[in-house]
Amino acid sequence: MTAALETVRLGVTYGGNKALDDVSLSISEGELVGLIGPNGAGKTTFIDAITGFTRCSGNVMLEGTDISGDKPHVRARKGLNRTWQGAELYDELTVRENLEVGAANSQAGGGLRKLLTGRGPAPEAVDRALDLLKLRHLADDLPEALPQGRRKMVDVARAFAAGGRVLCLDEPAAGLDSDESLELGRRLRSLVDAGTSLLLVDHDMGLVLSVCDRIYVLDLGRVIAVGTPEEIRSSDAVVKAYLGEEGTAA
Ligand SMILES: Nc1ncnc2c1ncn2[C@@H]1O[C@H](COP(=O)(O)OP(=O)(O)OP(=O)(O)O)[C@@H](O)[C@H]1O
Repeated sequence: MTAALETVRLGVTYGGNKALDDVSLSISEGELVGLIGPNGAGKTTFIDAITGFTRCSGNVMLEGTDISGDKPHVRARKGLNRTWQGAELYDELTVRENLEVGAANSQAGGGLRKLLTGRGPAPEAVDRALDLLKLRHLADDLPEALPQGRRKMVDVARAFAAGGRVLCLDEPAAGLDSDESLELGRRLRSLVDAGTSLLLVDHDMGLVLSVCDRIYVLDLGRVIAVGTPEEIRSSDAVVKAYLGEEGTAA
């Protein structure tokens, strides 16, 4: 079966430093894949590379099509979307309007269409995102009035509303308490059940180990382990990579 997303020997070099070295990773349709590793392992660089925000060697395949040469907005329109570490919401806009911006940005001529017709993106995409992330009752609120857990949910919903096939989330659980993180995990699972394939980068090991189908572990730009959460938990290479930095694997 064709993978939803596949990278073939991806490499990124920053001024002589190999931030990614021959990283081959695949995400099946409807799979939730985690990408973890110590600080500086290359996780954000990987998302930057596949979404076109940093130059890389190797290939990026989206549902069997090579998108390696495409600009970021073209990749987004083809169905590969992302969130950003520490991303800000538009605090002057309501939750619904934040999602409408996400949905419009993914459509060719989305902004122009709104300008010419006064109509935004298809409301179904926005409504679906509001429902799956359980934000419908907050649609008319301003994000600044929301607790951090809800703000993160709005950020994920904004990327989901873009309607992509593959969504990459860069540390969506940062700043969340354990209850908020658990709730986020449940919502991510409902996005996958709705047909989206997810790549989850996060330092919250509890979240990653409990919600992911498979996990890749990066260290110093290289994949050092791949497997189910159980396999990753008991991997000596993973424990060693984390011990070297933090003194604990979870
Ligand atoms: N724009 C850049 N220019 C130069 N070096 C960079 C750049 N971005 C990242 N790096 C370097 O690439 C390596 C990988 O960084 P990256 O941010 O991808 O790691 P990470 O696993 O996401 O880390 P963290 O968990 O701390 O966010 C690091 O050595 C980092 O210093």
